[in-house]
Amino acid sequence: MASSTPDPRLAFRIPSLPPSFYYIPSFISPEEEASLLSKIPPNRWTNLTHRRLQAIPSTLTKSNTLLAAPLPSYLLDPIVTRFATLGIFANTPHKAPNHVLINEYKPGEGIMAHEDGPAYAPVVATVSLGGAVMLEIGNSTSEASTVNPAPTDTHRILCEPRSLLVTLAPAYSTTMHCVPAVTHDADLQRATVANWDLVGEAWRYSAADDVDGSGGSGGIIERTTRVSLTYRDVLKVSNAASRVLGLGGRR
Ligand SMILES: O=C(O)CCC(=O)C(=O)O
Ligand SMILES: [Fe+2]
Repeated sequence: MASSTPDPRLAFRIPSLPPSFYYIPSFISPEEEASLLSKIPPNRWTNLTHRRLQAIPSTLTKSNTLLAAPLPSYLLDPIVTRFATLGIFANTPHKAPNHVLINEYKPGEGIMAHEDGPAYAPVVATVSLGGAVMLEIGNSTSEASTVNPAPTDTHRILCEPRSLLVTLAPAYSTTMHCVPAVTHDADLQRATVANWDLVGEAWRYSAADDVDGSGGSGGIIERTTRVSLTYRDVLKVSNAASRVLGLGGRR
């Protein structure tokens, strides 16, 4: 089974993390980013305490079932087309994402530590738009990390605008993740950012003496509004809605 052709995704693996996290900077262009942001419907947000969100095509049912409906074209091209080229969802049941969660975080907002759970195949692909944030990950099964996170169990991933972060099994089910609800992320440097060597524009965030004295923000992200697109493959899909509409659901 061994192949002499290296998996191209390995070039993007975050080496200091447990398998399997991949970070790809500049996954989309600034023009594609602006176009995506302009197409997110302004009237479909659900407001939560520390962020707002849209579930596309819809929220899952209580039994974690997705009512079959296509993703809108603005969420398919170019992103899902590129996922296919990279084979990101090649091994999931539907071979493609069928669900996108759009989260918007203003400065001071975030998402509490959580696992993505059993509704989805263990592949998460998140495209960041707008501002940068630090995503924190920690072990999910250890009581120490869920109840009282130990700093040694926590890693930070810098998510730049236009980047893609992919989480695959086994990390999917062994780690929790959160975006801290802060106005600034601090202390960005190679030693504290797991994907530092994969970051496209690390100089933006460096302490000045880390980048030959020019351009760095002093190791700080000053948060601006960030929108993330989280693509997943929901395992259970019901075609009941299309049957009701006489559109010939197949099962
Ligand atoms: O905004 C992010 O990068 C994380 C979103 C997330 O964890 C989720 O939608 O489950
Ligand atoms: Fe999540």
